[in-house]
Amino acid sequence: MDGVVDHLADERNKAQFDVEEMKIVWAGSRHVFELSDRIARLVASDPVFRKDNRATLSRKDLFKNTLRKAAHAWKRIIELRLSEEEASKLRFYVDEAAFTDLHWGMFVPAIKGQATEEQQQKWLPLAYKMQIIGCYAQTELGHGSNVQGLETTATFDPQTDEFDIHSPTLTSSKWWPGGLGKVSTHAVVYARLITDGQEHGVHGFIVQLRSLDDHLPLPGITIGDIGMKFGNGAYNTMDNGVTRNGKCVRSNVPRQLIYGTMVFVRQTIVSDASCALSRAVCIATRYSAVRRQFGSQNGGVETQVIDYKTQQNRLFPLLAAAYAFRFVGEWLKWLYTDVTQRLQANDFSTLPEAHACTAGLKSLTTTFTADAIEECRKLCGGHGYLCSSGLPELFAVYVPACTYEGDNVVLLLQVARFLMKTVSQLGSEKKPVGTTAYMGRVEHLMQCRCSVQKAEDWLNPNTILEAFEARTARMSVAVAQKLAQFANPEEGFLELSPNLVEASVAHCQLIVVSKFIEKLQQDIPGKGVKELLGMLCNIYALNILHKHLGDFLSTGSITPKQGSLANDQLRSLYSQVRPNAIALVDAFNYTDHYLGSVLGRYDGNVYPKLYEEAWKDPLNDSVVPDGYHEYIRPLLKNQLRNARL
Ligand SMILES: CCCCCCCCCCCCCCCCCCCCCC(=O)SCCNC(=O)CCNC(=O)[C@H](O)C(C)(C)COP(=O)(O)OP(=O)(O)OC[C@H]1O[C@@H](n2cnc3c(N)ncnc32)[C@H](O)[C@@H]1OP(=O)(O)O
Ligand SMILES: Cc1cc2nc3c(=O)[nH]c(=O)nc-3n(C[C@H](O)[C@H](O)[C@H](O)COP(=O)(O)OP(=O)(O)OC[C@H]3O[C@@H](n4cnc5c(N)ncnc54)[C@H](O)[C@@H]3O)c2cc1C
Repeated sequence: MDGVVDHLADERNKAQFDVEEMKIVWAGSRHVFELSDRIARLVASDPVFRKDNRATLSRKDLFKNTLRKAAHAWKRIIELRLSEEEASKLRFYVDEAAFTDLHWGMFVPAIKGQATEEQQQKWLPLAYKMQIIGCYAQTELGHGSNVQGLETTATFDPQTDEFDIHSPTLTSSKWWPGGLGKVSTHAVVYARLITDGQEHGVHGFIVQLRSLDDHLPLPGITIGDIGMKFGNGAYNTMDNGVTRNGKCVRSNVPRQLIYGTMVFVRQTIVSDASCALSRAVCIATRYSAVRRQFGSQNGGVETQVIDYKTQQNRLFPLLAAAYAFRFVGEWLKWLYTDVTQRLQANDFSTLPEAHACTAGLKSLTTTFTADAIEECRKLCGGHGYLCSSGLPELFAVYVPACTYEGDNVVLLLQVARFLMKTVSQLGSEKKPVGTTAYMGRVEHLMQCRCSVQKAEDWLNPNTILEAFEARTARMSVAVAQKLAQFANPEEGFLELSPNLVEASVAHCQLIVVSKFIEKLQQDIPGKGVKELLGMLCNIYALNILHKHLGDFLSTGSITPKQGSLANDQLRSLYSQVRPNAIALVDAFNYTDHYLGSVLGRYDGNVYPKLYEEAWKDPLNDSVVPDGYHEYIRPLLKNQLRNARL
């Protein structure tokens, strides 16, 4: 910031906590903080990684530019001998969806998690050196959510010792796989295995798609891109593919591991949610401190919009959620590592919980984040609608996270099955553990009364936790009782699916709240850091309580008076967070390059830069626009009647 005026300096001086220590908490450790900081600067200073022109490039130019960036990223990774951790940070700060995400994020994990030792030895060295490029081809034109409904077949031919991969219908074309359209040379293709005329369910097969010499599709394979997607730039940097037919290499997968790749990716998507959310919140918070409207007295300055209680009521719960998702993401990573180690030792006991947690939290965090990015756009008023705010593109890139890797409602229904199973086993030998341990106290939770009498009582973490546990337990038991009235349970499940989804959401919110509270029980150094995190935890929980008051009241978990006291407490928490707001978003340590937003600039110098950005638009290349002579001048001169348009 040498020689640059910091328009947010006053805001930064107000902070009541140690921002540098908060940066470490946000990053997860000092090591990760230093590594991220170094890689973020490396990316920001490299002109190849420029991204401010994405919205104005044609699809072809955009795509070619992405290929250039991916190749350059790989070159830098080799030249600088970056570790896996550093390389993945580099990908993060380059901030552009590309085929490499699917290669590293799904193709390699699918082989690691599902292929035999022999197959791994053959394919992994090639994939690690990027001598082959892979994608994950599961979804078809006709089926995405219903994996068991996939139509592509893999028929074993004992004569040739080969599998014949066949898409017999239009609807069995593989449709959506990222990287498939234009780049991938190989794919893990999911197909129904057939041997001796017998079907054995859906399995993954490694298929070569394109020649490694001239990139042409191999005989029998038709392949292309599925077309433009939502938003300019945005996810259009990615080639999402369609393909039909093919012969292939082989695979042999243990039944329980088929879904393993999805569990892994859902876990990474939860961590990613806190990144996208914090980025939008950082932009909206800084801009809200810069922007002033109304309230000027005697010719003095107007009110910063961040000082309006409505703005705080919309913004601070999002800020709190960014921190909440960060910590639940950390915990989920631990859970995933733990379940992976167990699976290697043939212990499948914790897989159902890992599946329910990754599915539910993926759904909860992505739905919230997509809505929150749009809310941040509105929090920035008209300027939020400009591409230079960074918010439209962030929304367009982010919003498919609600659909890919499992539609969010379909995933909540998986959580509901797990919850209903847990309720049905209450009272049996099998005690609920982990994230459902609270169900073990169901008798108490069904009749306990919330003890809150004054607003400050809501600051007690045990009070919050019990209210959330009572709400979830009562909702789950109520829907389980309704289910029991159906002669056919599957019919009941379909009929009651809206209630089941609501119970699942309550369960997932409880997990996030309880993991935030657990985080606060750790030793967290730094002046005021723990206090501020405590406030954010309370804001996250009490805001949910306020938004879902219907659940809490209808289950009798709290009284209307207690609901109103929670709201009073929320307002008071907003006032306490207010002076710390800018410092709390500074703790994300985002570079201006990564934020990609004029409104979110670190120095708050918004207006001159907005003005500068506007002049860069290609429309401003000429003063008189193209088309003037054909369409505007004749209009003005009333000559249109005879003109041929
Ligand atoms: C440049 C340099 C770089 C350097 C390096 C840099 C590195 C960079 C790295 C970058 C990284 C970027 C990250 C990637 C980016 C992502 C991008 C987005 C990609 C998006 C990809 C996709 O979009 S890819 C397709 C995903 N498509 C689904 O997601 C389908 C959903 N649909 C289902 O998932 C099933 O269809 C559904 C519904 C469960 C029903 O499954 P079903 O039909 O079998 O029926 P049931 O419900 O009966 O389930 C039967 C029993 O299986 C149990 N179970 C079910 N699932 C289970 C599971 N997962 N784990 C365990 N158990 C599971 C269940 O609990 C039952 O258990 P039980 O019998 O005991 O009750
Ligand atoms: C950007 C993007 C990238 C993708 N990348 C890949 C990839 O790399 N590889 C790959 O294989 N796939 C990929 N996909 C596909 C993705 O995984 C699927 O689109 C996703 O799993 C949802 O499936 P669907 O499209 O069949 O939705 P559908 O299931 O058809 O959903 C339509 C509607 O039906 C509802 N619905 C469906 N089933 C139920 C039910 N049982 N109960 C209640 N409601 C239900 C859903 O909630 C939704 O509202 C990608 C998709 C996108 C958007």
